Amino acid sequence: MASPAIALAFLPLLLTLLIRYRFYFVLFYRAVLLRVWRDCRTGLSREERCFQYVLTNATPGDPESILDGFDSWCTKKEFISHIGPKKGKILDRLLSEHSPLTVLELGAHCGYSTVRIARALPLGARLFSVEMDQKNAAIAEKVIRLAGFDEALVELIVCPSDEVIPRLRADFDLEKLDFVFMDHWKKCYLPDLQMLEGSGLLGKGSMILADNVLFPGAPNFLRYIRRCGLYEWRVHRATLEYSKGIRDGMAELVYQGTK
Ligand SMILES: C[S@@+](CC[C@H](N)C(=O)[O-])C[C@H]1O[C@@H](n2cnc3c(N)ncnc32)[C@H](O)[C@@H]1O
Repeated sequence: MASPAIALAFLPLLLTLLIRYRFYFVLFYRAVLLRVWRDCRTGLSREERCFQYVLTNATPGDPESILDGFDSWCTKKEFISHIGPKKGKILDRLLSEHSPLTVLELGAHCGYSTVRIARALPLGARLFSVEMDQKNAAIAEKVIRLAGFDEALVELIVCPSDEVIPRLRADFDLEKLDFVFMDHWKKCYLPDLQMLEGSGLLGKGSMILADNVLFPGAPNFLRYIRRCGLYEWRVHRATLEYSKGIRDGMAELVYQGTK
């Protein structure tokens, strides 16, 4: 007799937790459960399913329609952690304000943000996009070329960031980075930022935009930029891509070095 009564006593607590964390439950369902189920059912990876959708719904050579295809799939079908349309607009605005000529992207995944950046760059600019996962990179390469960007504009480098950054000067002939977009594993943000500082590739006014600094979060990175005194910085508050109710933010840093 006691156990139903105890269960009933816990019901309000359970309901409160369900309501309070409903957005996280939805995210877990879309990003994990649905993905595993569809991986087994289709024999394709989530990225391949997304690419197929984009291929059938987008127009080759039209970056906007490719971005729309991705956004539509991630909103209606499954979750992929692209920067998404809302935070994407912040990225678009910063790119149009700064017109960077040399851009480094860390974490291309399927090429969504790569296309987003490439379409906003001025004539003569170059984008170096780094992706360490070979399967993701193969899809990103197809997406970038489908959007109509050639290798003179976008170079995809398939390698972990900590191996690429020290080689950027020698192997890619770079002298200064005007803009860096960080959207790879969050634990790499701080070591990669410090590696960039050490490389001498950041000059006065170089901008670094780091996604997801609040969710999943990059606390060490935020603590460092707050204390190091090398940057003017702010966090653009937003919600997590393709999701309501989960707070996230992008950190915008402007290097104050002397070069
Ligand atoms: C969140 S996704 C990037 C999403 C992409 N920026 C977009 O908005 O479309 C993160 C990607 O970073 C890649 N990645 C993680 N750590 C990396 C590293 N240290 N070097 C290179 N790529 C990395 C992962 O393989 C994954 O594809």
